[in-house]
Amino acid sequence: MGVTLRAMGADTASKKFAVFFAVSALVLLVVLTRGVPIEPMNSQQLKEDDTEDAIRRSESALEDHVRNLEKTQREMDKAKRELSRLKQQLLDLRNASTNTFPSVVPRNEFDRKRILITGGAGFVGSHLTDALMKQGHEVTVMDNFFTGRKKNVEHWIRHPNFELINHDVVEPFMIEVDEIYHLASPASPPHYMYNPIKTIKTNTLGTINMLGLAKRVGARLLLASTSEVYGNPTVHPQPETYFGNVNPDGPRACYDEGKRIAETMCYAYQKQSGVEVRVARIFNTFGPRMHIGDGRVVSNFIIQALQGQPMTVYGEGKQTRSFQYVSDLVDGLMALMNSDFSDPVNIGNPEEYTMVDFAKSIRELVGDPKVEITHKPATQDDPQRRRPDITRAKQHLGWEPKVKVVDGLKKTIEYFRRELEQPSARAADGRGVGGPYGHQIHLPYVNEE
Ligand SMILES: O=c1ccn([C@@H]2O[C@H](COP(=O)(O)OP(=O)(O)O[C@H]3OC[C@@H](O)[C@H](O)[C@H]3O)[C@@H](O)[C@H]2O)c(=O)[nH]1
Repeated sequence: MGVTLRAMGADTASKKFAVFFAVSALVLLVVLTRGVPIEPMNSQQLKEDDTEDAIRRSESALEDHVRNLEKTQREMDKAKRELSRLKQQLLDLRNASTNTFPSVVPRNEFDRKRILITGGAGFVGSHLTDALMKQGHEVTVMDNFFTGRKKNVEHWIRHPNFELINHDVVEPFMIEVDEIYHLASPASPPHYMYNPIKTIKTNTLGTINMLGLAKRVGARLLLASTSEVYGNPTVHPQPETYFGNVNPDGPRACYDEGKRIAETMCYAYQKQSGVEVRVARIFNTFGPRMHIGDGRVVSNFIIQALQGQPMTVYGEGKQTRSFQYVSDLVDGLMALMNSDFSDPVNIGNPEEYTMVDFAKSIRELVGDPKVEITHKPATQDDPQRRRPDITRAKQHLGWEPKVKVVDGLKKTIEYFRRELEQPSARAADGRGVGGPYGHQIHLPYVNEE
């Protein structure tokens, strides 16, 4: 065999044949082991053309698909708009057919007043809104919903005499009205101390804005001032002639001094610009629609007792307060607005309690004698006693409170019982709820210093 190859090796053609044979064998081997088809160039080109065609067809199909999707999307948007229009129509029809509004005294337009209530969605403001609406007046509620809630006035929404405006009184506002009840301000100590600068702005800039408006449109303005202008009083009970004992640098000053300067502004506008003003010095008030995270003593004690938690008395609990039910306050505010008396007037109920006795009374009304009364640190500058002298209100307004504290407490306890049954209150139980300023307020808010 070797001899034969050597003999052939001399022959070049034979060598070429041998190389060709070896390469072919190798290619055949690769094809067999890998399964890769070997195609001629022209067939590959054909396949590429096919692929490009297929891609073009797919692209055009995709574009059609996108166009169809866009069309469907437009149709869906249209259907959604139609659905929400129909929903609104249904709601309007339901309201109109069931006539869910509380009944309102009919008045002709000469007899009907246009009234603005700042802070009208708050605890006191919403009760005042109810009373004025029921009397048949046109009421505009302005609120920034820091401590107020839409829920408090929602039963008037869409009533032709009612309007709700989301506006912060710190910003100027223009409206044609006959009367302004200027209530806007946080009133609970933990709320007004949480953002003291905002409290000061609300009571100063807010009051200037409202007095400016009153001057421009010739409206009468009633300022919701406070018993806190008397500070920690050295005179007891407090008549309106008492100048007060306020620490201008303490934690309560943003509110106390804010209201004091607001009163000063009212009388400056009256003297210099002839604005008709009324100033109500409101003493501690309670009732339904107080916020569950309000932090004042009435809501704290009631919520604690209802939940079987210790009732938190700040300090020794010998400090006193005199409490009025909200309906009495509303009557007093309207009587003052409609009077011709422009000096400050105390609006409060002289029924006075020490905080320890008050806790005991609430515990008894709630009916759970096992609830413990516990003591927390006293708060700085906490007024040690407070009781209104209401001689002026009796004489000039013919007003005095009608609701006994115990009767008011019973109604308020029932209100909080219902509030605590709401899922939002249950969810927040023990872990705090989002406060009116967006901060965490514990349920109830308790001084932990
Ligand atoms: O859980 C509590 C809450 C409060 N307190 C005490 O209860 C008393 C009343 O406190 P509140 O927070 O209810 O209200 P204050 O009287 O301090 O301020 C109020 O005054 C009149 C209004 O203008 C305002 O609503 C508010 O500023 C205080 O002595 C306070 O220390 C408790 O003992 N326990």
